[in-house]
Amino acid sequence: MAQFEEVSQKSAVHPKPVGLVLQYGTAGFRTNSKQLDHVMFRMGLLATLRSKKTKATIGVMVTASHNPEEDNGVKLVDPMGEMVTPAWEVYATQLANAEQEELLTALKDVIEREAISMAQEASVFVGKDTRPSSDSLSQAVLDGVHALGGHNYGLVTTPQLHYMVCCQNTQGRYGEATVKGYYRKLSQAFIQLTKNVPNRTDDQKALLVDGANGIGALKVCEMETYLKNELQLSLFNDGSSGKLNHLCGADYVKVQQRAPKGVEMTAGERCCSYDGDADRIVYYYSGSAGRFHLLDGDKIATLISTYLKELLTQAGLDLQIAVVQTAYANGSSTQYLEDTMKVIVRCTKTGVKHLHHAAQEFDIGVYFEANGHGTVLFSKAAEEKIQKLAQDSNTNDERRRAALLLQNTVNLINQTVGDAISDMLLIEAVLAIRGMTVQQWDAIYTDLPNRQLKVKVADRRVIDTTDAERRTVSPAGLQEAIDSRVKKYRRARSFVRPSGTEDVVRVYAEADTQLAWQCTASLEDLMKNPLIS
Ligand SMILES: CC(=O)N[C@H]1[C@@H](OP(=O)(O)O)O[C@H](CO)[C@@H](O)[C@@H]1O
Ligand SMILES: [Mg+2]
Repeated sequence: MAQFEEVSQKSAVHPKPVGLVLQYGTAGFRTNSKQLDHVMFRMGLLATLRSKKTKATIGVMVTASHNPEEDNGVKLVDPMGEMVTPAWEVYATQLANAEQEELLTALKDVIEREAISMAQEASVFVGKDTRPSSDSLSQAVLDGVHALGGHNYGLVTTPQLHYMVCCQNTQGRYGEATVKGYYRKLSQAFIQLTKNVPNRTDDQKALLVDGANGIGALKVCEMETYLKNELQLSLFNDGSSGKLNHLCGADYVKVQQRAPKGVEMTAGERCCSYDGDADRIVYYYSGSAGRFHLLDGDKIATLISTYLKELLTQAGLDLQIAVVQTAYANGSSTQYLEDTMKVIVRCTKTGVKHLHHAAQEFDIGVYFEANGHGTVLFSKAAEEKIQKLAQDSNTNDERRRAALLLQNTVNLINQTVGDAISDMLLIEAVLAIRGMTVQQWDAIYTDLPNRQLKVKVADRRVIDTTDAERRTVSPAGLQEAIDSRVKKYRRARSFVRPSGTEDVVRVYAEADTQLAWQCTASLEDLMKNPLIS
């Protein structure tokens, strides 16, 4: 077939380095950008097949999120804006690792196994972040998609791409499949939510944003006019001079537990940081004596779920709400959610796809990774109940008001994936509606001191985990060794797991005093033990 000849010819322009093996990990392929040209081309091919198979638009995002500027990556987005289904992750790995002469066979194998009709039209949306390598790599994706109906969106945040894929596949029911449509939908919802808040001062409207020198900075600037001064942003690390994610951005702030470089914050001011592709956000402020206070994904989940629960009560709607976390969630947050808020809490493996999936099981599923990646999912039934009540003129004012707030909240949230811009607007709206300062939000519960480290080991794959990654099952004896170290500290909890995005083992520990530092250090030592290396 002519199509396959074209694949052959074009793949020669994007040759695979012999013997290079890469894995579709937690968030797609991710490594140094120099190793990715052939992977991009092949993901263009695979996205085209996935589109033919699902008869829907598929997304491809070129980004390495919070990783260093020299890295890059690629991930596929399924029709409803969610991460690609696991079976196709396997195909992705097979295609990426097929040697040059095996590529056609690998491709035909997918076509056969999935019974794909090659006559079916395909549509692929391609997006990229601001990394220097993203230009040529997204071009390689487009070469793979070639004449099969690809649409190149150019520079977009990861969540904007997910959003537009979902809009396209719902024939516009989720919104208009353009960046402008995204700005309009979110800003209208934000303005509706905040317009009746009494006495909102300029201080309450002001927010400092660290754009991580990435795509989020560009896009939030574009959006500002739509917000009509209802939010006054001061943007730092806007990409005009600094390096992407370097000493700034959500991951740096969360892991280092300190303010990013380049943000001029004064005591008590509300600040937030995006990551390199703007699908994560964390908040922070500088307290008395310059002490740094971090409000991470756990604090965000708590704020949002408290707000939603209160509205559900006011609206008299009987909808089940749950919060989904990972092992990295601070023990204090879990305790607060379960014991004080009395909401259901679930723990899943690391990686948004796991949290997203678990959140889908509830009427309202709030999911956040501690690092600030998360969103809220509303079931179809929940959305319908909210809508019906908001339109019911026979109901009393309090119920109606709560239902209208819920309705606009649904519109403000990007349900396809965690979204720094959408989450920021939601948090700002919630703080305004509840008349809360960032300090009051912070005081909801107190984090247990905690620490996260990366340790390089010979082969991280020797570590196998269970119980949502909270315990290790191999190598034999490792969990016992961890337990014996952890029991020396009060309220301590600790675990190790192989990263799905980097060649490291991650070590986490928390304890009710700063001894969490000692505990992580002792586990770091353990990783250098013959058990692992
Ligand atoms: C502890 C941590 O922050 N892990 C991150 C990181 O995964 P690892 O599998 O830990 O490398 O990258 C993922 C993708 O961005 C993100 O979903 C996840 O939360
Ligand atoms: Mg990211």
